[in-house]
Amino acid sequence: MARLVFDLDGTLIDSAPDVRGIANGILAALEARPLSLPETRRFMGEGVPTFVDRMIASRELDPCLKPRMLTEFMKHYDTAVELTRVYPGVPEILASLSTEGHRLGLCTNKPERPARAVLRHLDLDGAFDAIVGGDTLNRRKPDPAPLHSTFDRLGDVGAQIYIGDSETDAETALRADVPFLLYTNGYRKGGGGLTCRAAFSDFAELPALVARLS
Ligand SMILES: O=C(O)COP(=O)(O)O
Ligand SMILES: [Mg+2]
Repeated sequence: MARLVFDLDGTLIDSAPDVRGIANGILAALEARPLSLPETRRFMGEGVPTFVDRMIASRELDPCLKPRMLTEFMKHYDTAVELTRVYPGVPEILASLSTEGHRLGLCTNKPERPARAVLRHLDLDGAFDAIVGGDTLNRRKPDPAPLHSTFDRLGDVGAQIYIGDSETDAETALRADVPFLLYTNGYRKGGGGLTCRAAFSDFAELPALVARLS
């Protein structure tokens, strides 16, 4: 039995098309060039404030626009769920890991409300015993505090394993001193150069990796 904590965007789901829709609504109102999908995926991983910083830098916008852009972003984030998809095998594997007795948690830099909204939309809201979002604490990944807090909320039992897709996740795990499993079909394709205990490209491989570590 282990405590398994998952990242969300680029690990369990691809929400970039919905995030891109929000961003491009904001950019259109500012008469700025829209984001492509690969650009959107590249900008994601460190939460909304950093995403907006990257929008501003890449489109050479006035940094004073940031508070307005953040407000606008958050206004749409809870309902931007229609284009989001789960990665293949995710619902089945989460259900079977849970049936095996593992405790499942979610530690994402997506703010908690939109994270819960998209999980509800995908019928995955019951899959987790604990959910920590980018604004649940006053610190975000790669700060290890949100990951520690997610494990704490799962109770003080079993080995700890963190599963994610990005350099932010790898660094968070390193700083939290928790074994990291890297999903290589998320937003950092291949995941070259990232420190991890093991990497997997298909969720069907995850139960065996978990069994090895727990
Ligand atoms: O919202 C983001 O920027 C990333 O979220 P994640 O931590 O689930 O990858
Ligand atoms: Mg991610």
